[in-house]
Amino acid sequence: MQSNYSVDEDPLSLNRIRSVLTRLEDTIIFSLIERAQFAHNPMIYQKGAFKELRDMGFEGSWLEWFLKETETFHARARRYTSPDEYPFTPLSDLPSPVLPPLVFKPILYPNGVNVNQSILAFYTKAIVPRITRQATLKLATSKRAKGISGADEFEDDGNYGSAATLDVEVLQAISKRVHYGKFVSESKFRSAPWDFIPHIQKPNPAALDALIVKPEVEQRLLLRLRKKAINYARDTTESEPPPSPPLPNEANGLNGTNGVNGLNGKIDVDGVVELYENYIIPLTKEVEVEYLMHRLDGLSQDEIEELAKRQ
Ligand SMILES: C=C(O[C@@H]1C=C(C(=O)O)C=C[C@H]1O)C(=O)O
Repeated sequence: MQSNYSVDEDPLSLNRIRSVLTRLEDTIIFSLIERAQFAHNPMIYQKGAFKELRDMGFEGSWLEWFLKETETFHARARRYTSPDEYPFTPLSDLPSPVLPPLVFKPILYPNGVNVNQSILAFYTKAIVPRITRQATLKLATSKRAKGISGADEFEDDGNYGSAATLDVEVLQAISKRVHYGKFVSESKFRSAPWDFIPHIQKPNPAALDALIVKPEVEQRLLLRLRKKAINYARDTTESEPPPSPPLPNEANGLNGTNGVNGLNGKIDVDGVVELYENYIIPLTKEVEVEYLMHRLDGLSQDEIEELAKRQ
């Protein structure tokens, strides 16, 4: 995934940052559509489930192994040296790049905010079962037709490599999107440091959250996301135009469906909207607040007062 860090325009323009977040919606939706073609395959998320990995001395899950192997190669190719991409594998377990490091103009305040373990948890436990439900049920039906019954019917189509490859793509896109919250926070902080400084000096996360939250931006995003999911997942051969998404004041609101269980061709539209509403947006805001909580770390009182005076 191309870093957006080396940009010519102002990297802290809120409009530019929001356009990156908007573009990442497309990446995330298309990656979820691809993953949804395969069954749940729960075995690939269970630590120690593969003897072959244990025999190699790896005790994690198939997916964690995939992440480690993928990120090891990407680290050698000089990924994870810009402050807008964070590996799921601890940096200490990754090799140095084969190329000399790129020099980036420091934009974010030095910080250690990383929520990738939360992203991995909610993705594997809540998102994958939901978005693969159609493929999983279709698989069970076809297995029963071949006389397979009981536990062997369900959830596993054996496509462990394809499923994990697509999981890595989704996880990297969600991680980038959520951690972009740091750029949002730096942009908002620089535009009005005097609003934030008192709630950092006397830690008040709730007050910082109230300063960064923009409900109208979130509502617009969720409506746009629903339209995208409906349209991106449509089979272009369909003759009927896609149903328009429900407006916020309509009975079924943002969680309305556009067909049975909010399914639309290749993706669970409601599942995509709820991924953002219940996980991605809340976690992005947590990153924004956590980044701000440490924005003054290491600064003297004089430096802080100088910051507060900035117009
Ligand atoms: C990202 C921003 O900050 C917050 C988080 C948002 C999100 O995760 O989509 C949207 C609006 C704000 O509540 C922003 O202001 O654009």
